[in-house]
Amino acid sequence: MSQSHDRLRLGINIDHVATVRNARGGYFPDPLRAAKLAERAGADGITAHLREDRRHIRDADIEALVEELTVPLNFEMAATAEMHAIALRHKPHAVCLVPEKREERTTEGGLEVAGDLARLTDFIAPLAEAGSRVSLFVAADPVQIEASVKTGAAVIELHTGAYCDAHNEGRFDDRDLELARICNAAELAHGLGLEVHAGHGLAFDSVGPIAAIPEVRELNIGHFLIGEAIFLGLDGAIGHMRRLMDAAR
Ligand SMILES: CC(=O)[C@@H](O)[C@H](O)COP(=O)(O)O
Ligand SMILES: NCC(=O)COP(=O)(O)O
Repeated sequence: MSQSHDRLRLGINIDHVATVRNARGGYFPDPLRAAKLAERAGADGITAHLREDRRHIRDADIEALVEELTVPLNFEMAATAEMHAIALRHKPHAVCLVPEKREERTTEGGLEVAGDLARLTDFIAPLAEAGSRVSLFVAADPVQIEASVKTGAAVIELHTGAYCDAHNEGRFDDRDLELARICNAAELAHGLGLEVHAGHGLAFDSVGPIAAIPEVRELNIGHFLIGEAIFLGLDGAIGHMRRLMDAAR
């Protein structure tokens, strides 16, 4: 991701371009084309999640992105031996470890770091040594954040799904509680020396309070923007999100 220190970075997740492509089992829309357009629209990075079941992003997509991108690639993956080998082969700018369950529709929670500390520490070391910036996708839970520091990961990405769901469902007291949890988690993580990112479910009408959190350095946003691209075009959707993020700082 570009390294300007006060600008909140925007990573564009292109998973769901691949969802549309795979719906017919063909070749378009091409995730790489979307990634290149996102670069031109001002994305500071591209995020892609190679799931174990390859329901959207596929191995060839990752290879093309590694080859062709001019902005950093944030490679999301489960902490498995298969993905470890793929990450070491490609050496992406960043690797984000996320929990996965085949039966889930989308990422349902944060990575269980505290209960898997020794394994994750051993898993992370070779990735960091290979030059990838390792991030852990965690809930806004102090136990998981304090454990994340011990693994050697440089970054945590706070799961904003519960905040977004509460907002979308009109449960505004719950939303405000989730937002407070995220703010406290960002402050704790920053104080512990971790770089703080956030993402999952963010949309035009929910991004503002998250973008306003001073410790947050990067947002990763995908599903909503890919949907909005149907109406605004991908550049239009990214441009509007960028303006909302800048207005919040
Ligand atoms: C970790 C996260 O919140 C997303 O980046 C992840 O990619 C969600 O999985 P799907 O893209 O399969 O919904
Ligand atoms: N890690 C969050 C991400 O990359 C995008 O999540 P979403 O906006 O697709 O829900």
